[in-house]
Amino acid sequence: MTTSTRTAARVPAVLVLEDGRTFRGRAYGAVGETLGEAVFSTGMTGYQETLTDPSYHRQVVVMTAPHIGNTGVNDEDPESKRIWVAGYVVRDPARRPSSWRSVRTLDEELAAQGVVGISGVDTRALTRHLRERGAMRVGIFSGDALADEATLLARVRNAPQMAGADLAAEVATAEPYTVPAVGTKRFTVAAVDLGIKGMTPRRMAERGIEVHVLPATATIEDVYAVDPDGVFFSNGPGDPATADHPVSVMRGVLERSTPLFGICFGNQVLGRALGFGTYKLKYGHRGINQPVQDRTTGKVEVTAHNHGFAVDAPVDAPSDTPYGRAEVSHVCLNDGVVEGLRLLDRPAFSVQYHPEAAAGPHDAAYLFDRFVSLMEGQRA
Ligand SMILES: NC(=O)CC[C@H](N)C(=O)O
Repeated sequence: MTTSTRTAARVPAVLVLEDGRTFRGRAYGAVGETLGEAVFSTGMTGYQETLTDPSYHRQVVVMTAPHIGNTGVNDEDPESKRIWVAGYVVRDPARRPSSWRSVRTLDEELAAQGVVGISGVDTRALTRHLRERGAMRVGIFSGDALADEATLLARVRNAPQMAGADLAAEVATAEPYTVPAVGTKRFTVAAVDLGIKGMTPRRMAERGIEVHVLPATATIEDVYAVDPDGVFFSNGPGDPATADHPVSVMRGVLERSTPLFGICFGNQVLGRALGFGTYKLKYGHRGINQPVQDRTTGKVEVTAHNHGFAVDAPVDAPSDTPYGRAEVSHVCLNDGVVEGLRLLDRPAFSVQYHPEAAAGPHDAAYLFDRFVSLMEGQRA
């Protein structure tokens, strides 16, 4: 929906929320129009990893950190082949980036990829608004896309909602590919790509795992065709209530008791496979500074998050499910939201946050070792 890809720092732009609140600023990145769900991220660093996380597909991301673009853009940090955010909202973009790794400015990169953004916005006021009213649809308009407010508001109110959106297949790989193990190969994992971030197979490969990344449409036969020691379900965009196909594949994996690990969307798919519901959070968790407690060890970890939905499961006692007892293994210390699930009678677990840590703290890297332990246990 972009009308131009030239950078235009002095072009006026307007951000219109579906409840009618508007913010004026200047175009950042591409000039034109974009629509999506307005969400905010509290990450102080790692904007390249945020922009290229496929889970942000159809979301307009508001950065609470005021200075964005300071380290420019490099070719090493993206988590996928393109920017996935639908739009980008910043307060005070760097006029001159500074980093030995930088090869372009962020403004140029957004423009080259046709991503419409806005700068000069009071992102604290906007974030407080979203925190009080909840995530909602939004549009950013500049250049030829500018029109009277009633017209723009109607455009925003016609945009699709995130609740009910089935998006994994839009971002996942069309063809299977393999990420080789680093050093000696110890295990084979089938990774169902629902919007996988590049760092996830790398974290597995570092542990001697050969990762076969499969499209979101992979069947249970496709999964077992790679003769996996373990099966992984990735993060991804959209509403987990629509993920009927991955849920049925996961049930097939649980029936066979193959070691299973899920991240984010993968955690929601496990929740559904066990019979729990999922629901939309008021404004979600996004950023790299979210405190989570591992209830199996009592330890607190600071973690990277990007989720707008959550699993509805009882926290205080294990639940009986068709696959044996399941417990809530992790909770968010800010609001008590379920952040992890673990089966007590089968080798399966998942977390709602991002142990691959891109960008983000490495506190949760032990979860990849837990997955390896499950696979070792199955061989013993
Ligand atoms: N990062 C993810 O996997 C996000 C999962 C889901 N789309 C959510 O917003 O909750």
